[in-house]
Amino acid sequence: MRELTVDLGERSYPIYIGEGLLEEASVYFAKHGISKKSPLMIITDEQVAGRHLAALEKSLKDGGFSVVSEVVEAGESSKSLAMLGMLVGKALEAGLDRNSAIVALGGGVVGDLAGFVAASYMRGVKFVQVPTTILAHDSSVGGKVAVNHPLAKNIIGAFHQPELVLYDLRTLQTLPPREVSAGLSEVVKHGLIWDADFVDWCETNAEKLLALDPDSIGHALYKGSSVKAAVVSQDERENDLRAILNLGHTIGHALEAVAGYGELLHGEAISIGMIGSAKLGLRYGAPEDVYTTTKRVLSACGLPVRLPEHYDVDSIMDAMMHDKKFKEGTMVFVVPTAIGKVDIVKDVPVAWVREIVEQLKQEAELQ
Ligand SMILES: NC(=O)c1ccc[n+]([C@@H]2O[C@H](COP(=O)([O-])OP(=O)(O)OC[C@H]3O[C@@H](n4cnc5c(N)ncnc54)[C@H](O)[C@@H]3O)[C@@H](O)[C@H]2O)c1
Ligand SMILES: O=C(O)C(=O)C[C@@H](O)[C@H](O)[C@H](O)COP(=O)(O)O
Ligand SMILES: [Zn+2]
Repeated sequence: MRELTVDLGERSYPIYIGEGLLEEASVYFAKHGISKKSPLMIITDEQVAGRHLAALEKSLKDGGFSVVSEVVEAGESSKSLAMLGMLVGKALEAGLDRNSAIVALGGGVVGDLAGFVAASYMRGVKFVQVPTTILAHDSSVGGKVAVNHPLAKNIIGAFHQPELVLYDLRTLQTLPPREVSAGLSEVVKHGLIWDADFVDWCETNAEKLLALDPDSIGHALYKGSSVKAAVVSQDERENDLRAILNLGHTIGHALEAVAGYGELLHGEAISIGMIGSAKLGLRYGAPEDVYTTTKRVLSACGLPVRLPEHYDVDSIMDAMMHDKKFKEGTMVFVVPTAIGKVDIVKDVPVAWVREIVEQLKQEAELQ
């Protein structure tokens, strides 16, 4: 078992990464102050429920917790205000009180949604993250919780940190291959912003990662979570450093919004976005390998590195103007300066961004 800490003073919390942790959940919940006197609500999705909900419910009920579970539709469309309202209704009906906890069992969609329920129900109750996707090594850490608006991704949300993150690696064995690749996108991102050796390791071990080799996946998630925990511990509310976690997201979020959420998975959109950021890096004078290495490692992980032909450049540019990174009339981009290093550039010329989005699309047309 591996353990990390997100260091936020009195609100610090642990990330437990290991095999078979669902079966021991009640021990960890009790250790971290989750009440047995008030009901807790597990929020999960229909894909995860059939595979992993029973194990979590059994452990908690056997350990004396009072548990209700709510199952939402799988996929990005569940990150909506309508779903938030529905879940608040269910929490009230089930008698959740201010000492209750909300538990997210699933990937980033469930984590972001359940976290926002926890942040807003009765102005905030305790929250536990039980991630079940590779991507969720990112989403379960750091307390960004949100739902989407048709015009912009994650635009209605809060910062609400969990009490603990309980990451049972066995749950990952049931992931479909496309979700494995999508999750590796954020793993690679953590290397690209922080640790060149880890990027190299990801490329060398890509096949093992895609095959869900337990040791390789355990190492990758530990390294990725360590970067995330280190960044969040230094800048919880994204006043400066934390913005580096947004590498690839300026373009990526726009692609997700334009596609109506769901056509491209988050990790896939971010992969294309990171290629765009690498191209931007070249414009700012980064060495050529920033682009070639980024493209090689993402391709090795089975991720898209071009923009599908049917995407409309004007719509993507419009969507970028609604992003949280569009501030005071300028575009903010995380720009690589070397592999493992990035800068935050606050006034990127819109014309450059447009040219890069056009190039990403032309490359697909030339395929
Ligand atoms: N809050 C953050 O810091 C943060 C960070 C990164 C991403 N995100 C958000 O996370 C979301 C993407 O997360 P995701 O990629 O985990 O998506 P997801 O939650 O939609 O999960 C992906 C798919 O895999 C299924 N699934 C989940 N676990 C499974 C398992 N163990 N076995 C079989 N199927 C399983 C789900 O039902 C879903 O269909 C996006 O909304 C993104 O914006 C948030
Ligand atoms: O935790 C962060 O900070 C991140 O930027 C992580 C991202 O991978 C994640 O997609 C996050 O939800 C994006 O946040 P947003 O503030 O740009 O919506
Ligand atoms: Zn992301």
